[in-house]
Amino acid sequence: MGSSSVVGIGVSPGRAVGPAVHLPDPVAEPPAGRRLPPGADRQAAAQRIAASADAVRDELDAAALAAEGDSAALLHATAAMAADPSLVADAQQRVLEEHLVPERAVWEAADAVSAQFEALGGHLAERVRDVVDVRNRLVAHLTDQQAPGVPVRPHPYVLVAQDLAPALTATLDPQRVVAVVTAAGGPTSHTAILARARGIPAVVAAPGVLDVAEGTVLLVDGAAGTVTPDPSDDAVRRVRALAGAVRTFDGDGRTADGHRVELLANVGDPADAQAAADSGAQGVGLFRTEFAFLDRTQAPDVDEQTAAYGRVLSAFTGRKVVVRTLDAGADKPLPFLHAAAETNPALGVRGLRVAQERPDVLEDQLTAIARAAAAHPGTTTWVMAPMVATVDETEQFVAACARHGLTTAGIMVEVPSAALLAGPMLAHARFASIGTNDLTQYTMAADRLLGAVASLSDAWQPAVLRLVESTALGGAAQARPVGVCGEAAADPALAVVLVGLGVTSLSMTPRALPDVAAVLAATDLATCRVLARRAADSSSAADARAVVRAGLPVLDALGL
Ligand SMILES: C=C(OP(=O)(O)O)C(=O)O
Ligand SMILES: [Mg+2]
Repeated sequence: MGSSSVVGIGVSPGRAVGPAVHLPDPVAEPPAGRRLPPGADRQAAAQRIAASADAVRDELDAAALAAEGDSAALLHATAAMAADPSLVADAQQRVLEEHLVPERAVWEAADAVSAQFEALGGHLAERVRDVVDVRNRLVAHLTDQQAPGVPVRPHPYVLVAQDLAPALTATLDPQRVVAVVTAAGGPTSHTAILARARGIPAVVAAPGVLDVAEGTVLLVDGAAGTVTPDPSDDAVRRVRALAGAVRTFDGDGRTADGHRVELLANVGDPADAQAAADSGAQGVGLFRTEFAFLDRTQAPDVDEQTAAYGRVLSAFTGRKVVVRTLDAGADKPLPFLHAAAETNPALGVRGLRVAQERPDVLEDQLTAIARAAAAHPGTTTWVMAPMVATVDETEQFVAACARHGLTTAGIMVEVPSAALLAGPMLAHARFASIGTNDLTQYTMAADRLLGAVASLSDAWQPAVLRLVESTALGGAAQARPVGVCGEAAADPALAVVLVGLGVTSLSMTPRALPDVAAVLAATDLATCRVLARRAADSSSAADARAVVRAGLPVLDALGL
């Protein structure tokens, strides 16, 4: 038997088994001016550069053959760069003439190529990243280090890392990386959201995993947050058996006794709307409109916004789309909206608050949403505002929507004040949607992006559950629907709790729909309520999770 289990926070459900492969450390720059010892064979040293370039090219070409689509094309392009004779010749010259050690010569030659590409600008400037990648791979090869980046292996494996940049997570191939375990990271970090969107089971905030030896077989449970080294044959067989079963969602969310729960999709990029519609989602519970505004120096004009929103509405003809107005600020800064730097951006001018300073931005957006809605009368268009904190803000937003003919206007409940005042707010707003990512951040006073406070940033925290309950009670008192569109809705066990607390719809990454639907379909409403009570009455997030999981044997049966 190997070492004992490692416990972290499960952020992307599912179970997988594979050998541990550690993400290599980044390649360090070889010291400037490091030269070959006097009398060393410079020709042989220069020859090693050519041999390393061939090896790196072959390794990348082999990886490209095993990959698909965009990843394959990217790897082939990097392989071509590694074989570039001018880079090799320049580095060799630096060995022969300046007596540099091969790794330093490669570093300097690659920097010279990067500088040229940058100066030429445009398309070539974009290739600087490839040059840096090739440089690092060559230096790693020449100094007998592991190649940087996501390791290439002939078999699927569990990726273990201190932390993972979102850009790297976005490139992970679920066929090759069967699970991810990181020592740092928070449950609502973008890495966690991307892992969930890619369907890769993931556990974060598990520092003990760094001590696991390379190659140790790990069973990762991305819902329970556990990592078991050297699992029993029986446990491995069960995981493998479940991996073959593909679940789908039939578009009708309900509990075992027929209580309806709308199961909706979260959409960001309008280009993803059709896939979300094809997943069976009963509508879009959260359309994050920020996408149209990111990386811009100016807000897009009304026509451009109308077209972007229309694309999502047209994919959901016959269904509902909840469009969220711009949520700029804090973790989603937009330079043209935020002139002054803030000491605490998460507590600053973000979400609906921006409308106080820039009413024109909200006006344009409501104009575009109203036009898109009018052009797609077959879709039911609802609008909601992020970061609403007071009854006055609610009234003002609802009135602004009404002026544009948008009659179904709602609020996001992301600030504890809104959860506590949901009743009075829902006397004005037609619906509420709980953003558990921010509600958790503000309830627990824990930055959602900070790994160090990850155990606080957990929607299973009983305080968060009690605020969900308060919101649902406020909704019931006004006969208004209350949904959840934060990441909590995608956790099948937590989904049961949310329904038991009185939530009427759940919106999530489309990939999570089949699992959430299957667990709800196996659980009656009375059980949801009993488990919800136990969770909300627990004294810690870990206890809440454990007591609910213990009451849901279906999770085990489905491998969740
Ligand atoms: C859904 C939410 O909004 P976002 O993640 O975009 O802040 C949330 O806060 O839970
Ligand atoms: Mg939010």
